[in-house]
Amino acid sequence: MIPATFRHRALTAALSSETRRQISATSSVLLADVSVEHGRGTWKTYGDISTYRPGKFQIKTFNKISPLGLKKFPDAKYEIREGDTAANAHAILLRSHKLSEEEVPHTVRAIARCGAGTNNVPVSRMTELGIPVFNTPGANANAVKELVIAGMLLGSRRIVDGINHMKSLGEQGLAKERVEKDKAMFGGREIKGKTLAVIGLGHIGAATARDADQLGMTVVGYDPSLSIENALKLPRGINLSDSIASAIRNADYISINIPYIKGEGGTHGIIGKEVVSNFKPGAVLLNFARGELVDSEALKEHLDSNDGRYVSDFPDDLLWSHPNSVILPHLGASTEEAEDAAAAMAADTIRDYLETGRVRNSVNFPSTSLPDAPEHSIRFTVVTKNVPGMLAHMAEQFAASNLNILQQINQSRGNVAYNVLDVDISGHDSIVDFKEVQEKITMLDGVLSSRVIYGVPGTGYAKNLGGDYFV
Ligand SMILES: NC(=O)c1ccc[n+]([C@@H]2O[C@H](COP(=O)([O-])OP(=O)(O)OC[C@H]3O[C@@H](n4cnc5c(N)ncnc54)[C@H](O)[C@@H]3O)[C@@H](O)[C@H]2O)c1
Ligand SMILES: O=C(O)[C@H](O)COP(=O)(O)O
Repeated sequence: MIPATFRHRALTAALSSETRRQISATSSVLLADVSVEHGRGTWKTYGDISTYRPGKFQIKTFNKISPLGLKKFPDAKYEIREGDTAANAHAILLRSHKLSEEEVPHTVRAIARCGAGTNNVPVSRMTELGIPVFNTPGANANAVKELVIAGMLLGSRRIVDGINHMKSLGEQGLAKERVEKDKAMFGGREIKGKTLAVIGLGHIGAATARDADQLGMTVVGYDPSLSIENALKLPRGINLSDSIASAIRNADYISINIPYIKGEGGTHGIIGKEVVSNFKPGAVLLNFARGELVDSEALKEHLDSNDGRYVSDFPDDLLWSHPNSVILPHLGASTEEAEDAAAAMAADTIRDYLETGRVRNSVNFPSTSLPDAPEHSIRFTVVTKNVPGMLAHMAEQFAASNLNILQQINQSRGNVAYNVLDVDISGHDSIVDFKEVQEKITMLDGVLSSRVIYGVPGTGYAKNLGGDYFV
């Protein structure tokens, strides 16, 4: 149930003189002819006004986001606030924080994950609410690939055990005396000439396959949806398999680099009993993807009975202390370079969406872009359910207000459709009341939200919350 205070709140609210001044400062497009009243009027309905400066987009952050990425948001148009201190967020920027629906106020237009995996974001629910979720494909892949290569070495030589042993000897004053004698306890093997199976040949998997080939390994890969872009990165000698079972059969090392997807047809426990029972004795599993991909009990059996190894940057209650595991903190993407690149890409994506309506790198919305809005036009974006007739209904509303659509694009993905429409505002001798057209369009059955990208940053957003109008 939507609180009554949310309904029709700002429609009748006149803009303050300060906001009008800001509109004039930010846009010179035919203000004399056009009235766009998208001030929110009563700020207290959305949150504490003291946490928001009207006229700016507010970005709510979770986790430590690289300052280089945050610098992409110019102070003149954006303010950045951490977690709970952001009461009127227009967009959310996060890393691994497990986001709940309650942390996404009605004002939020978009969410960007500075990283690859979006399993910490309730993506399906966000789609129902008409909110695009973005990620940063490839931005941290090199960092993860380097740790996978390091992981193969950690799984081949008893490096961690050796370090711990030397520390303990050092504390007893025995390091020098035992350094040669004790090395026999920590012997290992080389990776050159061994076989690596890479499950998932995306940004990380393809780069891992290429570097492993350079290190003299035989590489086998499995990815049922290999993209052309990633196929071009693969080493010539790679052997592509048609199943995980056949890829791992002769592998000494297995690296999983696939997304974690819950539910039917997903990847939960994909490295399960059946797969693990076909591992070669002594096979090393590298998991720098997600802990939930692996059936811990099945893997424990492999580690117990076959001298296999597990190297991962995800905690596991059953495996973290196993003598044959090396479990690190979630460090795959924790390099300066990866943090900068992911935050910068996420910031660019959010800015593009908020300022122009363009959609790229979204995991739930269709990629969409129109050329710049023509002169004397105003851009509408409308998120709808992917059902027949929506375009026609919208066009009717524009026509009823004598507004000509200069250019438009309609894209759909799954249950959602996204529309960008540039509407001619020249040649109108009377004031065109965009807020009324926006309300009519937003309240059409099947519309989720709409924006008029014009004027003061942070304004012009409306939602249809199950029949209640929210602006
Ligand atoms: N440890 C870390 O810090 C860290 C950092 C980045 C990414 N990750 C994890 O690694 C995953 C992969 O990252 P990426 O950047 O390579 O993503 P990506 O989207 O570029 O690649 C994923 C690949 O997996 C393939 N795939 C999906 N399901 C598969 C299946 N069942 N079997 C085989 N292949 C399958 C896809 O077709 C795609 O090519 C992410 O989803 C994330 O969970 C972890
Ligand atoms: O999916 C990812 O990109 C990684 O798991 C990185 O997570 P992080 O941003 O929390 O380091």
